[in-house]
Amino acid sequence: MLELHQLGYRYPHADKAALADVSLAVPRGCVLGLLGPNGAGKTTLISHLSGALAVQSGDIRIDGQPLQQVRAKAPTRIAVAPQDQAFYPMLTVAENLACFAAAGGLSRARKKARIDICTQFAQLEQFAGVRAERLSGGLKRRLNLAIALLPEPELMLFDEPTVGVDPQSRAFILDAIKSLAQAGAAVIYASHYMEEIEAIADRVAILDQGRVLREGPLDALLSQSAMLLTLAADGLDAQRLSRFGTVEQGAAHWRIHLNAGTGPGPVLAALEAEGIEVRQAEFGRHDLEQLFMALTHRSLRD
Ligand SMILES: Nc1ncnc2c1ncn2[C@@H]1O[C@H](COP(=O)(O)OP(=O)(O)OP(=O)(O)O)[C@@H](O)[C@H]1O
Repeated sequence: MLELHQLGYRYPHADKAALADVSLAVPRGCVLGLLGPNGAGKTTLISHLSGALAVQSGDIRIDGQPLQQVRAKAPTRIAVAPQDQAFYPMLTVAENLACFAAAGGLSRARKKARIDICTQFAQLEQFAGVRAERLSGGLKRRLNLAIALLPEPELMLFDEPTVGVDPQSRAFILDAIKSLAQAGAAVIYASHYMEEIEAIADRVAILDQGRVLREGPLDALLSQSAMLLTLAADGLDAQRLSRFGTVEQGAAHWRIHLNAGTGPGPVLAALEAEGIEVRQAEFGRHDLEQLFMALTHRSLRD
């Protein structure tokens, strides 16, 4: 179990904190989707876990032990598959794996077994003799994944591992990561792609401007979120609608994030009584992107 308690971080000379009071728990067998727009603090958080940044305030523990102690005793319990390539471009796939397995201090017998398993896992068998620099974007990410998995880590961190990857490799990478958690690892998966988080995560943390805005199982987050009523009609305006909730104007429709306890019926009845003819109405709970927008008043892709 990984636990972060009130983690805070400010880069030197920065005027605001990159992380503030971040508390999260990730049990084994769980994928925590870390969702946030550019600059939210995802990489800063992952850099703490990978050991690239030292803790300034707060606490990080693995199975109750401080992270620094765990890293000092057994650095290979935690692995990071970064956004950028993390291998030697001039070496082949097989040479890279051999090189990283040796650097990780695996015994000779274990080394061979792990290289075979990780090559198969990332489906890189047919590329074993290919120089890494010649691989496609998707295959490079798969090599990153295979290297990260060599020491059989218990905590895996993925920082946007599918950026610039073709759809087939993207689906493969997501399935592979899910299966790691099913095999008992704790996984943190940072992304600003909502569809990926929905596909892969058991729990979701929405991070914005260094703070966790919501955290919990995806279904629970969505079921606690507000109801959204989308309306198309002539004669609508923000003032008329704002008594029902928070209002946004789209190109052809109005969206109302309804106040707690307000359903669509009273809104439609009130508008009808005021002589407004509603052409179209849609009603439902927020999806993850809408929840994010309601919380932050920003799009994930801003
Ligand atoms: N080396 C640095 N020095 C100063 N400020 C930094 C540094 N690295 C990041 N920041 C700032 O810290 C905040 C969090 O950045 P971070 O890179 O962790 O966000 P992110 O969610 O990973 O974004 P992205 O999706 O763009 O990678 C941002 O305001 C960013 O400008």
